[in-house]
Amino acid sequence: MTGSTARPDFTAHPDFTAHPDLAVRTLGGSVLAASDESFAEKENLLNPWAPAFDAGTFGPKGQKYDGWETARRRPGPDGALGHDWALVRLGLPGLIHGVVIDTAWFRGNYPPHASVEACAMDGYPSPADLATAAWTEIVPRSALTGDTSHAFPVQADRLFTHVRLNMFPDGGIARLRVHGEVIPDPGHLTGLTVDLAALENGARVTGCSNGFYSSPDNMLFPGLARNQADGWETARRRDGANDWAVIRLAAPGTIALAEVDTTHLKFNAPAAFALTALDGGTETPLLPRTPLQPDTRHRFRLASPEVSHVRLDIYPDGGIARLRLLGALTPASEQVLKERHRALRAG
Ligand SMILES: NC(=O)NC(NC(N)=O)C(=O)[O-]
Repeated sequence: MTGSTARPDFTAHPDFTAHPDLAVRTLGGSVLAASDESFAEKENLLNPWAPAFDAGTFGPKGQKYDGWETARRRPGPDGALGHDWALVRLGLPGLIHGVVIDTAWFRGNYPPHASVEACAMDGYPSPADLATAAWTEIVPRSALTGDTSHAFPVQADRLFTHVRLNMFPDGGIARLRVHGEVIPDPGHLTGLTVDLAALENGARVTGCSNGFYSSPDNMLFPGLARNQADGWETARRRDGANDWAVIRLAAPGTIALAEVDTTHLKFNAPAAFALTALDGGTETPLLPRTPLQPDTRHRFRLASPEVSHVRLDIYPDGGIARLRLLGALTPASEQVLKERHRALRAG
């Protein structure tokens, strides 16, 4: 690596939105059910893109919105209005550090109040199963305004798998973001060859030289990148140095195979890359500077020592769609993950 050696730890950032959105569709989040979705579909709540709006686009049900929008409630026989709710399965279970409720573009039809509850249930519960769960209020009933992104920090030292968004009494919400730390189920990792760099296994990018076009965490997302924006892309470097990102692995382990994927990066793939293990002040080369082809999934066998952090250097700049580091957790890591999961699951 050349150039700046500063490595700010993104994961220690006080702004909770620096943590991944555990509910986003591209990490597997799903809106399982909602009280109503007459005007606009509940699934829009978890769209990964910024809410869009095209004024004067009317479908058979009214103005089109890129969000979840319910019908206008009318008092029932008892005079009560009731409220609307949407039930969300997080794509990845985790510790929730904050929630964003974004009423983008909903100006005359936003809900005046909303709240969020969360619960943890093992296995694959149905909406009926979840009705019997022990729900904890993580965002109390709070006032909302129209066309605004509302950030609510959350303090809860417990793992959650599902959230329920309530709006009072009705209206439209463009997006729900649930930011936090992934707490993987150790039963899905121990004794197996796993991707130690996968976000879904608890890995994170803790620092990078440049994230101008897209976040380096994107390299750790599941599946193949859908397009160039779905990976990590830096700005064009003009200083002769090179770009880099540091990945904190799911837990310390040994790496047996690295996949460096430049899919969709056709005119902006790096010319080469290198992988280095970082352990405190010690740097151990894992793969030397190696040429890369554009738009290609490259795989390299390697034999690594026990590793907790890996630096990916790219020369000189460009984009990486995905980085996979397949290997095994150490016995000590397996124990740490099991104990952390047990403690956070118990609440
Ligand atoms: N012009 C509107 O947006 N009206 C309504 N909503 C939609 N989607 O048409 C409403 O009543 O909230």
